Amino acid sequence: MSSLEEPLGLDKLPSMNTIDRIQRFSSGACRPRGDNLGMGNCWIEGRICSTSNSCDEDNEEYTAETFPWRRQTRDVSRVDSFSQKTMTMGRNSMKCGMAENSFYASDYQYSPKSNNKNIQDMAYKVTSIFNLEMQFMKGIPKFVKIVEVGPRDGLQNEKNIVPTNVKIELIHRLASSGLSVIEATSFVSPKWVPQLADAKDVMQAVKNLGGVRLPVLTPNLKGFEAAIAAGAREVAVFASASESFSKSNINCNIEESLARYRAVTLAAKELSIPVRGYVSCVVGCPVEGPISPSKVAYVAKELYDMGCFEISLGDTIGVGTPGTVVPMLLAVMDVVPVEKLAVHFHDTYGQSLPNILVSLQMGISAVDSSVSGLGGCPYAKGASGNVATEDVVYMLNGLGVKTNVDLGKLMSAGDFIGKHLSRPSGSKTAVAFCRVTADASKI
Ligand SMILES: CC(C)(COP(=O)([O-])OP(=O)([O-])OC[C@H]1O[C@@H](n2cnc3c(N)ncnc32)[C@H](O)[C@@H]1OP(=O)([O-])[O-])[C@@H](O)C(=O)NCCC(=O)NCCSC(=O)C[C@@](C)(O)CC(=O)[O-]
Repeated sequence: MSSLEEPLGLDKLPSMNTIDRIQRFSSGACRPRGDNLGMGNCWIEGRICSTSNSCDEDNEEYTAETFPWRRQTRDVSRVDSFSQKTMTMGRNSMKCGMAENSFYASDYQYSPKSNNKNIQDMAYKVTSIFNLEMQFMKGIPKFVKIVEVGPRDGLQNEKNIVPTNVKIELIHRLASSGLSVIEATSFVSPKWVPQLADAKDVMQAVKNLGGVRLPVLTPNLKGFEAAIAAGAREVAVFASASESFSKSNINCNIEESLARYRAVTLAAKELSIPVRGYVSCVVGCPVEGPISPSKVAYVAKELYDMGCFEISLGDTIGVGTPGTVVPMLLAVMDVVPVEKLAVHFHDTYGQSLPNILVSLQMGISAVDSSVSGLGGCPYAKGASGNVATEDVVYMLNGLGVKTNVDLGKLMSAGDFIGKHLSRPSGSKTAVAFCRVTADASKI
């Protein structure tokens, strides 16, 4: 057992509120069911379990023996253990509904020493907490597909040309972390995006990577044909909900772009190539300011109607908050089925995770993100990188949502590209894990 895994002294324990929050949002998925946790364990446990996505209900390899210190630190009162059981049930118990809750309530009632009034109050409180948790988790999917956009959206804005072999290695490392969709590059004009001028070489090198889909951006038929010739088997078209951004990004207005994309989707259909559709500036535009949800819904529906299998809604400049994202999503969900939607947030104001959370609560189960939070659009000045994939995976692990991504391997891919760019990670999770390791070495 490393020093990191040893039990904390009670004097070092964080406050109950802190524990409560950490329990509920950091490693709920990793906790073996039915185990009565002592305070302090969860904090340690979160660091151990959440590096892997194997902590799911179908893979209960974490037995009491795996965490022997639990037995030593468990010193909570019956009441605490009662409420903790309920608090830590997470998604697993959602399926059991109130039955599981009432099991605990009746379990408690049968204790001969209990006072009935207290029991009733306690049962009422627990039921209320349980109902709140039910409401909170309602709509959150069991599995989220992560679309890794680091090699494309992440790198396209880099001033210094990243060597082709580094891009290829990055894609390999991302794939080995379990990511099933990795946007590999763009077949756009090299005059517009010089960083991705090696699209053909990158695609040819990774096209046979097993078990992973590798979509590429194609702004027109020319790009589509080049992508197919290089071995792409999935493409993405990218329209905007803002006229000004459409003009600066792809040099045409929204209607012209939709006409181009109809030609691309038609050609793709003939070859049975799936096409993903992006709508950018879904909340705000660097030139026009706020964008109305109805404009976003219009472009999303056009892309959907022309045959895009999924529509990714991009907050290109990262100005959205749940307050603006929710009305936008409601407008789009009116015209495109929610299971066909994905969200794509840039983290300029640090709002990506709350935005993703509300999107999940609204039923969306596909999230775009970029390893290490790389990214930014060359035509959206001031916009920062995409939400970091590591942070998304960490949050989803905490919610008990499966992604099939191994956080440790993902962070090592982030480390790899960070070293090449001589830049610290933009992922708070990756930075925190590094710090924990550094602190641990001083213990
Ligand atoms: C769309 C164009 C090509 C129009 O660019 P244009 O200059 O209007 O096009 P053109 O048809 O007049 O052609 C000009 C030159 O480009 C060539 N060309 C034309 N098409 C291609 C092609 N596909 N591949 C390679 N070359 C191409 C064409 O052959 C010609 O070459 P020349 O004769 O001068 O030597 C250009 O504006 C462009 O490439 N734009 C892409 C810009 C870009 O990639 N932006 C970043 C995308 S990120 C984004 O949109 C947001 C997103 C998706 O990430 C979501 C979010 O964050 O919210």
